[in-house]
Amino acid sequence: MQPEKKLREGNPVAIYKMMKRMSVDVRTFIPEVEKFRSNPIKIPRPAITNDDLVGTVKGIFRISDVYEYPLEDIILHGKLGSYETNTELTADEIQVFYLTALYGGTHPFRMDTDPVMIVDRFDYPLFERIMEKSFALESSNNVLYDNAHLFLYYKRLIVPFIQFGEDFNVEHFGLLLSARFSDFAQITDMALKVLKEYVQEQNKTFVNAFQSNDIFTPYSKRNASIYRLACQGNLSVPEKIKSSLKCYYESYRNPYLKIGPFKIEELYLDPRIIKIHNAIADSEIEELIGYASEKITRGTVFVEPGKSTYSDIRLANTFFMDQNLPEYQSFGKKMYSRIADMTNLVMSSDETQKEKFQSSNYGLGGYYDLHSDSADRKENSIWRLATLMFYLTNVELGGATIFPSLNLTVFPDKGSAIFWYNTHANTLLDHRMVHSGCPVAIGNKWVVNQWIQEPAQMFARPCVYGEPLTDIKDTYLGYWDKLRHGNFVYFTPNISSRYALM
Ligand SMILES: O=C(O)CCC(=O)C(=O)O
Ligand SMILES: [Fe+2]
Repeated sequence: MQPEKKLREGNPVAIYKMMKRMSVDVRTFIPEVEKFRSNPIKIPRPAITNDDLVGTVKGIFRISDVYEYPLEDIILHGKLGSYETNTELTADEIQVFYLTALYGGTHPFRMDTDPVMIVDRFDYPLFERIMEKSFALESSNNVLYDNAHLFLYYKRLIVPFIQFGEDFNVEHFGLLLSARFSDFAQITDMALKVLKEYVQEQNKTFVNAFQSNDIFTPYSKRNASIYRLACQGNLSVPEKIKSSLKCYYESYRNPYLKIGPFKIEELYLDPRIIKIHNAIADSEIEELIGYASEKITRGTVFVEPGKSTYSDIRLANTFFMDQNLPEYQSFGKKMYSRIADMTNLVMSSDETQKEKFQSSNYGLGGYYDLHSDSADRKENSIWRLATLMFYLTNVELGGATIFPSLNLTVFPDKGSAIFWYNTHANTLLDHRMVHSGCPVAIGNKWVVNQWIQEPAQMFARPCVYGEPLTDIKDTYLGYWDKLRHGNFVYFTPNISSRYALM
């Protein structure tokens, strides 16, 4: 048996507790305080929004789903697999968790939704056990059940059932509660009546989970079990490939690198993916995170040329570092020349051919769903020939980068970088390189991406010409052994010939 590990930072249960305190509790508390103030100025509300709270709760659902840690273990016992967080939720926190999930678009009772939708794990018997625990905690805290308190309790627990017109549940949980607190049978009855009126009057609309299926995208939906296995590190590269992978020193005939060659570890051969050890120093990491932390904002995904959007497929904060700005110039220059050495590719000075350094930071449940870094051949589209990605942190639990079509899982290793090509040698998108940053379960993850554009590589990496690879988009899983080779003719690309294959 694995020894139980203690959590140091990035504990999702503790984060949820803090989020709840900073949103629900503080907002309830401020108006109470304001009543007693003589001056009429409003106390500023905290910056934590309902969205933050919903995001935290959804993040915990996502962790539970992807790593297959029972939600009950997480929220009732503070356990994530073999990790013991020692941070149980209180009765009040459990209730708010459940309601946030529900109102945030995650219906905790439905068993008949899409089987992949994670809410099916939050089921009836679980809810009953959560209530039991919730009550046990309340009683052991010697909370006095006055009428107002009981009313609050009922309001929180039963409103959703009334709202969804689930009379059976209203009766069922009403009975359960009054059996436990028989003294309060009368008040229970009264509270229920008042509540029904309250709900009807308010005529509120809550998010319906059936229309809010935004936790998983079609990509990972289709391959949910593979996605989970890959994120858990339970897929492995075929033995045949693994046995021919090597580690070596690389200096690319560069005299400077003879003194300090790169330490390369092969992760995959065809397509080639390498890991470069000691790619960035701790002091540089600190500097980079320092720059990014000041400016970081929610990351977007590419929709079409010139258009990006927020999406639940990418839950991370990002920062593009413009090395033309004086404050980043010296750092940018140093990194650019190292990246050129590492990849043997040209880091163009042409504005239209170079990309800014992109830092991404993932918190609780943060992830980036399956995607390609480049796009299919389209005019004005992005031409990200290759990706170099630095890991700036280790992650306590979760947060791997996965390439499910290659059975490859790469766990973050602070200071290292991984490198791969996004396109075939003929410049068509290589669908085998679809990858994802798995949800962070415990900890905080930072990566930096440098995408390297194709047009600048005319002499560094002449492309090879061949038949377009057809119809591989939707069958990328296990595709690597079906790839067609052959008929390749070398040519030096220019812009017009690039469209010859369309
Ligand atoms: O965070 C990761 O592991 C992957 C990030 C990524 O794929 C991206 O930013 O394009
Ligand atoms: Fe990516």
